[in-house]
Amino acid sequence: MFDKNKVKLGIAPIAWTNDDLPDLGKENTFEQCVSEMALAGFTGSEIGNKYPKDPAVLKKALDMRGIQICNAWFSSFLTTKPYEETEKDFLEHVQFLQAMGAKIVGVSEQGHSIQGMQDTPIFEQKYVMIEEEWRLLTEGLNKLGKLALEYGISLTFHHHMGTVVQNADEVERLMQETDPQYVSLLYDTGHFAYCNVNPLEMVKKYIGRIKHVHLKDIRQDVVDKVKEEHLSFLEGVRLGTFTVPGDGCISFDEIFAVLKDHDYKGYMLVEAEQDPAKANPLEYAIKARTYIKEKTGL
Ligand SMILES: O=C1C[C@@H](O)[C@H](O)[C@@H](O)C1=O
Ligand SMILES: [Co+2]
Repeated sequence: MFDKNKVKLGIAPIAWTNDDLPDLGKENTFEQCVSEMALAGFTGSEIGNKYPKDPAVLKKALDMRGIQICNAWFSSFLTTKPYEETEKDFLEHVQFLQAMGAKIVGVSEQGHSIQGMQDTPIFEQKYVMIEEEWRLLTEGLNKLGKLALEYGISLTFHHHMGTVVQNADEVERLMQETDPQYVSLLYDTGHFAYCNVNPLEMVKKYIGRIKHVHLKDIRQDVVDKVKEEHLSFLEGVRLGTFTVPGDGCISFDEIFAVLKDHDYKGYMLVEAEQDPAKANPLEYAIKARTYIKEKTGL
């Protein structure tokens, strides 16, 4: 059994209001989103585009519902912009997270990323870094991670489809060339499965570096369609690439077993962006919560 004092469950607002495709869920309010998270039985959340920017206002709304911010996505541009520009934005971001009581920041390198490009085929046009870019990325992450620790926050790196760190070899190199003191892994089951990397192998390999987990499932038939029809990441999201754990093709039993056996501490956060008009967010949140309880006892 997982220890309930060490492992907490969260859910991302992206199922209610999608930051990457703002028309998805534009009718859903912040209040509805956080109330439904609580109603479904989650106690953690990340940040969405409709969340109040003022930490005091946000905290009051979340406290009333028993919800805590556990992480927020940060886009770094270490490979394409001067380090100082990323550092300035990062500092503001970690200060906000500190004010919210979060302990994790999730960084994704967006230099050269195609994840947000509406018409760029996700399986064909991913950028591959040259040596100098690897140096800029890994050195920059070590510096940002050291800085985050001054605010009591651990930097976790989010591997992601369409970014410079997507495939297994890229994650491996990033882990090898960053300092474990300063850089950990944000393990996202869905993004590994999407690029045909076995999420079970990855959790076994990196369990010592994982400090945040995104529980994301994929619909294999949609991923196949994205590949065959040369679609973009966002076109895939609209078609239903992602869903909640237990509703797609990833087998979570052994993944949960590895996390439990290695005494994982931190959040496991359901993150399943899909069209809320087709997949009711509360219904899917309850579905996810029920599945996690059944599989983990949490
Ligand atoms: O962590 C994430 C944040 C989203 O904005 C992103 O596109 C999604 O797929 C993800 O894994
Ligand atoms: Co994720």
